[in-house]
Parts: sequence; C-alpha cells; structure tokens
Amino acid sequence: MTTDLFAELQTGTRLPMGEQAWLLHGFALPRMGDLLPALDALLRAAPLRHMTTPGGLAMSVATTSCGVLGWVSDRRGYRYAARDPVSGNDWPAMPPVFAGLARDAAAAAGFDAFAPDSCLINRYVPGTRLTLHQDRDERDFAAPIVSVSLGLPAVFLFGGHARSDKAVHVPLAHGDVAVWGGVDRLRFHGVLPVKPGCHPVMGAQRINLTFRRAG
Ligand SMILES: O=C(O)CCC(=O)C(=O)O
Ligand SMILES: [Fe+2]
Repeated sequence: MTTDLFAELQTGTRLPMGEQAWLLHGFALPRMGDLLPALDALLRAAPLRHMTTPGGLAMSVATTSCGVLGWVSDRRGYRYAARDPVSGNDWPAMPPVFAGLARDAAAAAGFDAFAPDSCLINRYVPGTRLTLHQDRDERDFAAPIVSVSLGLPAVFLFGGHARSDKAVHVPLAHGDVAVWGGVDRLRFHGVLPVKPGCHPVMGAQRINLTFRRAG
C-alpha cells in the first residue's frame, strides 16, 4: 500500500492529510540546488548532536537548529533557546532559501505569511524513529508547521488529537513537504523507523527540517 503510494504520487501532487493538513509532494525539489549547500554550511556551524531527554536518555534522533530560536532538550525539559547550548553562540541565522521554502509551502497549503523563527534539523540514520508526539513547546499555535523531508524515505504517522487515535501512514520522499496547522495544528505525529538504504544525494540518512513560529 505504502509502496504503491510512492509510485503513484506525482511531483506537485497535494495530498490531504486533514482539513488543514497537506503533503506537498516534491515541493522542495526545484530548490535543492540552494537548499543543500545552505544545509551543509549550517551543519558545520552548529553540528548535529544527540540531546538528552528530560528522563536522562540520549535522543536517537540527532538535532540542531537555525533561526532566532532553537529547540533544545535536557534534564530540565524541552524548550526553545536563543543559544546553542554546545557552543554558547546564537543559533545560525535561517538561510533565505529555508525561510522562502517554508513561506511558499505554507501558502500552498492555505496559510499566508508564514514567518518561521525556528528551524529544527533532525537526522535519522536507518533504524531511527520518532514516537508519536504533539508539537506544543511554541508560544501559541496560530502558525502552521512546515516539515521538509530530505534523503531516505520514511513513513510519517499523522494521528488525531489523542495519542490513542488511529494514525494515517503517509509516505515521505526526498523533497516532500508536509504542512499542518489550524484545526490540525496539535495532531499527534511521528515517524516509523527509517529503513536501511542509501539515498543518491543524501547517503544513508534522512534529514528533516521542521519550521515553526516558536516565540
Ligand atoms: O521528521 C519528521 O518528519 C517529523 C519531525 C517532527 O515531528 C518534529 O521535529 O517535531
Ligand atoms: Fe513534531
């Protein structure tokens, strides 16, 4: 089923995941020429690291951020912070190609004038997953979330407003952009374990960019 969907989706397809939630298939592909060099520069300035959960475990997803605020996790909890706790420096500025992609994807999903102040960069090596959660560390939930998939494919779980609600399985490929907001802003979501493989451009990993209005 999932494999068939991969094959059937054409670049430019807008697949509904909810009333105000869309998968924009291949939306980021035309921008890769600028996006990937900007990503490389960011990862040199603020390297990926495995943050500690409030429970004291190392997260399996490696993360870093750019923008005015970065998402951090440690023994004190989850929150946004203006500085990278590893370097003590401000997070790198959000590259214009990142902000432009997020704004345009949000607009294509019906959310005008999205101006993210934070981009979380997640790296999944094969076997890494992200358990069902809600994004609720932001100051308010008026702005949508824009999530850009790069590298190895994955299956996105898009659930309901209760953790136990049944989740739809949405295939995510390199260049796909998921957008959810409005009535769908607080829906539970996650990522199934990434299958082993080697992406021709990104290698043996999946990288996800999550754009949010945090402050
Ligand atoms: O990697 C993904 O597709 C989802 C990331 C996510 O949900 C998050 O960073 O909060
Ligand atoms: Fe999330």
